Amino acid sequence: QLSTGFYASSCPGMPGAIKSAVESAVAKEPRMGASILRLFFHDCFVQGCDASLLLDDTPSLQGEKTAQPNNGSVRGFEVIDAVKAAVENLCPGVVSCADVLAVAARDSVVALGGPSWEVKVGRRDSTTASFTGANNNIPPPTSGLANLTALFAAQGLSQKDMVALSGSHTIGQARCTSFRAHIYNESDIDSGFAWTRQSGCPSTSGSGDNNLAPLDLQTPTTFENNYYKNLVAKKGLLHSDQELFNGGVTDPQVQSYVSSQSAFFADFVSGMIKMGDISPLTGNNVLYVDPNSTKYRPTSDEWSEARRREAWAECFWLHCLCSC
Ligand code: HEM
Ligand SMILES: [Ca+2]
Repeated sequence: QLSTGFYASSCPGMPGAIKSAVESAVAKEPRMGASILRLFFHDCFVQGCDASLLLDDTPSLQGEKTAQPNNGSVRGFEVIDAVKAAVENLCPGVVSCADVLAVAARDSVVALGGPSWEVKVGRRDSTTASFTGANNNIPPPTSGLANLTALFAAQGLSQKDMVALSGSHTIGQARCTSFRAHIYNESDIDSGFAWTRQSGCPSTSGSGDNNLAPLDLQTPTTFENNYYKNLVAKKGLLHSDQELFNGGVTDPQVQSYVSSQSAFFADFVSGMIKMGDISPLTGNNVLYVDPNSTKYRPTSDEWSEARRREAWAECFWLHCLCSC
């Protein structure tokens, strides 16, 4: 039901507005491109790509922001709000936050030198979130290959998609707490590289936990195939990264991306499109907007439904953009 032309008549300026807002955010801080891409991943793996990640905790709703994989780690919500504001300026009440995030993720990849693709849109925004889903569905950096593969399979994504999408770690940063055990206690790592990373990440848990290191030691603000070159050199920062090249069945796929960036880009794009298709809310599944109208007008029935959902709904409908 998602399609590339969903807003072609209701908001033809949407792609341009998102692109320029993302470009200016990434120009200001290149890491933001990585942070936005990750927001999309963490949204899609919990209830599908429905912007559930963007909802704040309220007295009646436990959101996803404080779940283990997100807490103190996901960032960029204010940029998503700024992008949404730019779109609202053009076409009030038309484009969902879930679609804003999907398009912004693509534009982030492009802004850092990666491939482009047509983003399918038409998603509705969720009115619920899942704290336990965020904890259970998003793989931790301690995952082995089997667990990574299983968690992607649970979302309808193949092992091949998992390896290609992990190439996202060619950009962005990780906290010491995410890679400490890998650089101190494990042997599937280049010793010089482990030594280098140890200098910014104290061995004692609780000290320097939030110190950052680049996921790709060479070019963390350029989207290319360097991530796979690092893996072959045993310079994956996370335990889960190195699992993709550690004598297992995914070694040949990693090798193939080292020799062909275009093969990586093609598989990455197809993985992103599949990830964007994870159980989308469409049609009347939730209250959001009539795609045929340029302005959202809740009917009285919709209002009473929204009222039952209490405080967050108040925020959602009346006060905020996406992240609230
Ligand atoms: C394969 C399983 C994956 C695991 C175990 C994993 C784990 C992680 C961890 C632990 C971090 C660092 C977080 C921190 O320390 O604050 C991270 C960062 C990141 N991840 Fe993943 N990830 C996976 C897949 C993906 C996928 C599929 C994408 C995108 C499609 C992605 C995009 C990113 C990006 C861009 C960053 C850097 C974010 C920033 O700098 O703000 N990851 N990931
Ligand atoms: Ca979601």
